[in-house]
Amino acid sequence: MSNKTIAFIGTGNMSYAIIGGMLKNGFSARNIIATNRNQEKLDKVAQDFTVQTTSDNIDAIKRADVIVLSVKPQMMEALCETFRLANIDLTDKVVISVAAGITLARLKEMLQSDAKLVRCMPNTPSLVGLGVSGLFSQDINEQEQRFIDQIFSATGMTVWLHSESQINDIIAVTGSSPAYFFLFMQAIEEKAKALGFNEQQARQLVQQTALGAAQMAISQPDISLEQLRANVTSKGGTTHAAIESMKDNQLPLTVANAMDACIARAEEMEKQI
Ligand SMILES: NC(=O)C1=CN([C@@H]2O[C@H](COP(=O)(O)OP(=O)(O)OC[C@H]3O[C@@H](n4cnc5c(N)ncnc54)[C@H](O)[C@@H]3O)[C@@H](O)[C@H]2O)C=CC1
Ligand SMILES: O=C(O)[C@@H]1CCC=N1
Repeated sequence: MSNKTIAFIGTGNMSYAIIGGMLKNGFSARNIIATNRNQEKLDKVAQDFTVQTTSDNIDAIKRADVIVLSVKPQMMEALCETFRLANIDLTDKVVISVAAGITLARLKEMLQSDAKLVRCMPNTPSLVGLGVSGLFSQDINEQEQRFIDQIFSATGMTVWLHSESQINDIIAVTGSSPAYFFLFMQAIEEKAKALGFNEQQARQLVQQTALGAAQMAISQPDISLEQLRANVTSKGGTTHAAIESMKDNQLPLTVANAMDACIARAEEMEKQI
């Protein structure tokens, strides 16, 4: 793995997950700097990983070859202003933003610099090496692309997108979607508890079934999801009754509408931030 230094600026949920994935998959803690202005959060990162930690963003950036900006979108402008005030030269650095709703053009404006910019849309399963990261850039060369791909491949699957607008689409498909799955699992868990399973059983039953279903889909790529579902569904049986109830309640449409809402919000944020 290269000796380049990677600085995560604003190490919250998302960067924590990326760092966790990187460390499990060949990156050296020595080459990673994590910052947070919140000391408690920084202490947790230092406790869980052996990466360098600091609350000094400017120092971290000066020492880094690759910078991952992972503050909330609404905080990005204020963060970039501190770089401008410190007169940081970003010319030879690659700056990756994982923020939803901030275009590369807007980020360039915020940074007022010729840094090479990349947009990345990761997801939190990166923590366990099962993430998906959508990536887009028009600034980087092949070698830089290979290195960035190595970073995010260490956390799971990477997909290089051919247009920036696809970042908003992939937010709906993979960036936000772990939350859809958690909501679905939570609904099953709640009902299992209502049926009398204790808390631990309910949690274990739902997570084992979700894992089993995902693993079946992965291990049988030639079988469509529809067929996998049909294989559980006996004619006139129990699953049929459950699936028909979900269809009557417009579950597929509900999901499609939710994904449209996700994309619309990303587009709205692009106008607001
Ligand atoms: N959480 C997720 O599943 C995903 C999040 N993202 C993007 O990742 C970014 C971060 O999201 P989360 O990690 O969920 O948020 P978070 O709130 O958990 O993490 C952001 C961290 O930045 C710190 N921070 C804020 N301003 C700072 C500053 N000036 N200097 C140093 N640290 C500062 C905060 O204390 C906080 O801990 C967002 O832009 C979001 O759009 C992208 C994909 C998935
Ligand atoms: O909810 C959000 O805005 C971020 C982006 C994708 C996942 N979390």
